[in-house]
Amino acid sequence: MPKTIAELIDRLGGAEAAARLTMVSTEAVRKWRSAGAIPARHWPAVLAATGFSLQDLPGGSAPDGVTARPDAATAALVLGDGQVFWGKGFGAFSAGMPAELCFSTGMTGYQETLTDPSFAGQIITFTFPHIGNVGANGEDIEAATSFARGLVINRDITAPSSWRAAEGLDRWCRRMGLAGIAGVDTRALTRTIRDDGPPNALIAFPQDGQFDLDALVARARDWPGLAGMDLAREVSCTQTHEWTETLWDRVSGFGRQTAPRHTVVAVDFGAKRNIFRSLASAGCRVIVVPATASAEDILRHRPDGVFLSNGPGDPAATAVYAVPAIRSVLDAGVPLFGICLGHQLLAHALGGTTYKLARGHRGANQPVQEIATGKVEITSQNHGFAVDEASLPADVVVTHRSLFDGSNEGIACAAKRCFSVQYHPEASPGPSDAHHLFGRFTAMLAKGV
Ligand SMILES: NC(=O)CC[C@H](N)C(=O)O
Repeated sequence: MPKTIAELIDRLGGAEAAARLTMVSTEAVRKWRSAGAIPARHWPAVLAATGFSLQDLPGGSAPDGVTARPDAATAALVLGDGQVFWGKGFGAFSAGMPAELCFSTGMTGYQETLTDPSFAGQIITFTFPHIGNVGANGEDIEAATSFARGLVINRDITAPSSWRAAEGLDRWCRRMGLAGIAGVDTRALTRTIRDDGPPNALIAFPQDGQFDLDALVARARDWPGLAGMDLAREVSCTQTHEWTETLWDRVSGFGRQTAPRHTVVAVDFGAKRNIFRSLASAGCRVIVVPATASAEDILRHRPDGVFLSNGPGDPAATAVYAVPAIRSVLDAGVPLFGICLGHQLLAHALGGTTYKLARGHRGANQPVQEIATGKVEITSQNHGFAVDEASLPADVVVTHRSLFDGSNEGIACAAKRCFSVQYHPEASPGPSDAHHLFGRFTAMLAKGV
């Protein structure tokens, strides 16, 4: 088999192949041309870009492990640029739902990650190789269902080993309608995502075992991507309701809020349950309203404070309807706290903008520094967009930054009685370093400052 583009050109007949390659000037082909050896998974894309098919190769055979589907493979992770990763399917069968492929570095809490509604429109690659070993239960969930479009893992799922396991991850994924693929080189995949940005991808796990790779590549490639997509509206609750469940503990499980000291209206853009539990445990009566709630819908509950939740998609798209409501809440002088998408929406409401990060932050081990104190917290994160600090007006203070890439992680505006963070103080999964922020919010409500 040829190993380099030069060798390929040679074997395909020199000048003609060289001419075709020269005409293809995509970023990807430039990269392949400068690369020494061509990794096997790039071959279909290289050939497609040059206008040849695998049959044009000498002997008409594919490089090992490329189109030749390994016997044991029952699923394929197909990237929009033509890369194909074969593996073993689990969970729900899928014809292939296009999505953004991202990776999460969390070592524990895969069930909470998979049910975080902020993953809507995304396939999650777990960098930790052993996923599924503690099974699944009915408590470690952040929403009733999963809005993710699949998961990619390295090792086969083993039999669950935990006293809390009610079933295996495979069966739970099937019930959630989640397609999974195991046996993928997740280190190579993660490097691809890290170096080139999050690609379009899909997981094909066909019930009939038939793969039309060309059609799958085209479907992944033609997906428009998350930029400009308002997904909060799709995952939000549709009815206003009260939330009373408090945080879990090992002895008594979840509790109930019975004696609230403050009333908080929480706007649900795709909220994780542990945020509401944290607010309830901090002494709040939590009234949850849909993402599209107007200022009137929010203020008629006479809240002591307003909370803006996390959520999926592009904050700029959700801002179109969320910002007018947030501005009216700020103008009414009601204290406001936002997390993740809520942080990004607050920034928009204050006059700022957001942009898509080249590398998203996903996992439970993200260091964040509080600028005023220099204090560092290890935080749980899941975001692909960020607040553009240069866009913020003068009365907005930057309070936190990422120690990974220096991007914004928190803002506050004293005059408007609001603050927000890009990370997840409710953890779930992750460390509880930042949990004190719920106390900061209720202190604001108590003092009326
Ligand atoms: N967890 C979140 O709220 C994510 C916010 C937004 N969808 C982003 O990707 O940046």
